[in-house]
Amino acid sequence: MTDTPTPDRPLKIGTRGSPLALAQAHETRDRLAAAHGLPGEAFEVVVIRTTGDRVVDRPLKEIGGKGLFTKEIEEAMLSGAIDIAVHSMKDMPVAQPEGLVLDCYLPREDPRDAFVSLLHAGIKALPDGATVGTSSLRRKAQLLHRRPDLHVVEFRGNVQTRLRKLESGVAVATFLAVAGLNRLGADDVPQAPIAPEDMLPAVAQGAIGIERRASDEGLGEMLAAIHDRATGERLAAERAFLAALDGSCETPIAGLAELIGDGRLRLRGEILAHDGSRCLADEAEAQIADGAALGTDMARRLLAQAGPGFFDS
Ligand SMILES: NCc1[nH]cc(CCC(=O)O)c1CC(=O)O
Repeated sequence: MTDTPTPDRPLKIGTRGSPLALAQAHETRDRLAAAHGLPGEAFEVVVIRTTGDRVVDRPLKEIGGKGLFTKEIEEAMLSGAIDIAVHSMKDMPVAQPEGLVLDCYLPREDPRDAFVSLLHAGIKALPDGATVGTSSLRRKAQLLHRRPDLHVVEFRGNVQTRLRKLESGVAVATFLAVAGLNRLGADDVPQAPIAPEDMLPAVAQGAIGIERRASDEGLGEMLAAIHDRATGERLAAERAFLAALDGSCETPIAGLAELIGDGRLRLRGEILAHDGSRCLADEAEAQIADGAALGTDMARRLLAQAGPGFFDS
């Protein structure tokens, strides 16, 4: 589709169906409509069910592999059933399938994790041996690194499901991205944002990306109008770091880049053993244009330090 979308021939925006995914799709629609002076009806939000949505009773790492939340959406784009797709960049593999490009990012939300508990104020306040719920290998390893006494149980499902699990006492605390809570307007959820120094977030946490077919140049121009350059610069460094680590969802990796003025960027990166017994961290700065190289170099340094078998324990 290269023509201007109209209510009769709307631009089809593909998304997962969770409340958070829908909020992100609606934000994308609203930004596109505003940037191009189009009515909201010139866009149609199309919900697509992914493997990750369908299988909710098993840990993500068991269902296996990359793109659990994206494969069906990308297929719909390649077949022409939808025109663009809105993704949480944190869930996106580092490379896109042939024929698709992902180079448009909305302004990034707060990248931090939040400590969420009905009973306790933060990680330090958790009683000895307490049970915490998370399905994130990164959060689990980071938590156990600081508090080896804690127990971690698998916690899948959307925000509402996880809060119900806290209420029923399956765990006394969990973690959620501040960005997701903000986008859902969930200010009633008891949450304490965690400083990146204490829990470095996932690569690309808080960022939304919009994917399209490479052949749709008109669409590329349309999306360029809502692209946030600073977010793109930060993610270039973070995703290069992830790519060089061969990061799949099966390895505990954290990374956060920040623009620090004077055309420079600072990247913090971290890799952990699954059981939290080891944590290797690094921090470095470069010109923004060299962000990707900064990420790649940092990954190589950390891997050399880690040695073989690091991720096995
Ligand atoms: N893996 C699920 C996922 N993907 C993106 C977000 C949050 C929003 C974001 O990071 O943009 C979440 C939930 C969470 O970690 O709390």
